[in-house]
Amino acid sequence: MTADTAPTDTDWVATARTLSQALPLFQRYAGATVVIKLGGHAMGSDEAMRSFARDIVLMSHVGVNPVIVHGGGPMINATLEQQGVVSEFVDGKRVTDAATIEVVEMVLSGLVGKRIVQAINAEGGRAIGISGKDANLMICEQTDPKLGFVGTPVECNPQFLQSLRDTKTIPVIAPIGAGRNGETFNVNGDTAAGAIAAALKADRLLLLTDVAGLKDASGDVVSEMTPEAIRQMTAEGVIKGGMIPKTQTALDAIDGGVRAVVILDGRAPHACILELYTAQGAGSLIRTPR
Ligand SMILES: Nc1ncnc2c1ncn2[C@@H]1O[C@H](COP(=O)(O)OP(=O)(O)O)[C@@H](O)[C@H]1O
Ligand SMILES: CC(=O)N[C@@H](CCC(=O)OP(=O)(O)O)C(=O)O
Repeated sequence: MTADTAPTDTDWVATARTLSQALPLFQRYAGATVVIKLGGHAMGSDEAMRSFARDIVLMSHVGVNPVIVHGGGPMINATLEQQGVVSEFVDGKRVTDAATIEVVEMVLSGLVGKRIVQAINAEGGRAIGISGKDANLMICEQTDPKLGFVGTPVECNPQFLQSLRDTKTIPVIAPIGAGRNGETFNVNGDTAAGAIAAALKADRLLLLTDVAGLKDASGDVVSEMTPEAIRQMTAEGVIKGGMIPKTQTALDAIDGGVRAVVILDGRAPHACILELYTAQGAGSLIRTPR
């Protein structure tokens, strides 16, 4: 480093301050299991994917156990549209007939999952793409006959994820479930992430979406809230649309033993790292008051 480029005292002070804030947070999450749901809308550009991949690799290097569950709704839509099919959604779930489930599995387990795996591996990580079918990770029952092959997870077997953890291999999980009679089920990505996080009793579930967090009636992002506040905001109609299944997932995950859930903007650079390793976090944290 030349004298011209040497940091000034002020830079050092700022760096030291940032590090001193981050160090206890690095310690807090050492050994923690963090389930990250990457939604289709949060994947966007190659740059956003690279930033996400770097965060995941950094987390795994500092002792976090990241488990990724992904969506890919927009990518499924694009492939179905190429075939002249337009999906119908009921309460945020895609009505999935026998032809559609084949496309859903192909797009999620193939295109989307492998894109994430490749992005993480390109940044120096070691990721592996699987779905809820692998090692019976997520067994499902039909949610409602009107929705066709849409599944609700009824049994999760995450034990084999431990052997991936032992070899520092990062699982990238497509939300496809196996039925007990050989069916393939399409599971909402948030629902799948919540079920897997609860089965792992994860320390954090990060739901990456396309808004900065949960907004109150004035449109301001609320940085921390309780399950009770969520129920009230839903009853008042402040939480609506696609945010309803997301917050329901958060409440179910907390009931199932996840310590806290964060809803945050996955398109923002380094959203996961900012959430875990800065004092202010990066989205809306939901947890039961202690
Ligand atoms: N109170 C709220 N706070 C934030 N976003 C909300 C709220 N109520 C509804 N939304 C909507 O929920 C959307 C996120 O849900 P969705 O589009 O299904 O996400 P994803 O595709 O990432 O799963 C936001 O883009 C926003 O339009
Ligand atoms: C049952 C159901 O609706 N499954 C979703 C699965 C993908 C998903 O959840 O993708 P995002 O997270 O990008 O929305 C679907 O078919 O679109």
